[in-house]
Amino acid sequence: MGLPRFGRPKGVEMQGKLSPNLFVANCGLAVGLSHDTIASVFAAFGEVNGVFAADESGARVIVSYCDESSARAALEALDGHPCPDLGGRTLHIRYSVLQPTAPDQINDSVPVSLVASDLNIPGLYLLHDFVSAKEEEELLASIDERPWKSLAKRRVQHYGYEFCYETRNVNTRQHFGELPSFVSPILEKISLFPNLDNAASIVLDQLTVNEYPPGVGLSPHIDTHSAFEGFIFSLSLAGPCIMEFRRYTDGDWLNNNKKTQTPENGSNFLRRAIYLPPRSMLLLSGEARYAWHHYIPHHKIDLVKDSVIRRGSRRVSFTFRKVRADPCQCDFPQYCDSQR
Ligand SMILES: O=C(O)CCC(=O)C(=O)O
Ligand SMILES: [Fe+2]
Repeated sequence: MGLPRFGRPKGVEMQGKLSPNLFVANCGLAVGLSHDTIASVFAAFGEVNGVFAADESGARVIVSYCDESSARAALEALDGHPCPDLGGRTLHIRYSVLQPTAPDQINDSVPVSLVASDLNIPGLYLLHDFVSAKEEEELLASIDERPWKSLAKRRVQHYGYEFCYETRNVNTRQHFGELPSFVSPILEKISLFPNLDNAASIVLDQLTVNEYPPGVGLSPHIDTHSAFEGFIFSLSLAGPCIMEFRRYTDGDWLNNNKKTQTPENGSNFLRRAIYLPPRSMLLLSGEARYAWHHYIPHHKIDLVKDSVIRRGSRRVSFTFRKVRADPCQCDFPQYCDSQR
């Protein structure tokens, strides 16, 4: 979603200055208020040019008036008071400043597809409704009665082998045993996965369960080639998200996992994005697995085909992989740590 070029006012910066633009906190799509509703309330004080998301929180907006006197009247009337027409929410309003466009705000959105074939990334597949609502409930209940490990922003569970986030690899000498029986029906369905001639022969032996709170995503990365084989299956449960794919033109395995979350390099990568609804199964194989970074933007809301989709109270993913025994011999040496 493109952000407007209005900033949050900083202290003295705005002292004594008026502006036709207001920065309004505690207001926006993530708290159930559409931009049309907000515009209609603020229109009581003058002609509104537009209402924009102030940032990716979904809870802060910029209300832009045609003139400064309208902004002043709205600020004086609405700041710090519960607003009955906006669900009784207390708004926190400041003047906003227009900022020069930062290079990383240019083209910060990418259209989100609903089907994998639209992305044109070889080896990428998405199956909707891979599990039923009942199976989803049972899987969530099973992991909720097992211990979580807390990372900085999300929680994880590892089965089969521990995944080490420092090295982005697995310790193959430390095997925890078989994958738990509650995922057996999923492994059974994976063995019947369409588009894969040899799906039945893939023995997946590592499972990472990720639990993301709303607004938490995952930095762009390629799963380490030397750690895992060529098929990565990821089941989405509980809440939706979007996943962005980036093919960097300066592929370099050393830097594969050091890409920043904003496209500050602008034009040096291709971008595609797909919507992952709950109960869908994503398969990364071939080029999609070996050459494209995958990334979950840190958004509370996503824009999917002109609809605003709010991330649920949590998203849980089950990522199934096979730990690699021999060096990777993929066709993408520029992204491959085994071939350097
Ligand atoms: O949450 C997901 O769907 C993806 C997880 C992932 O990419 C990973 O664990 O490497
Ligand atoms: Fe990954």
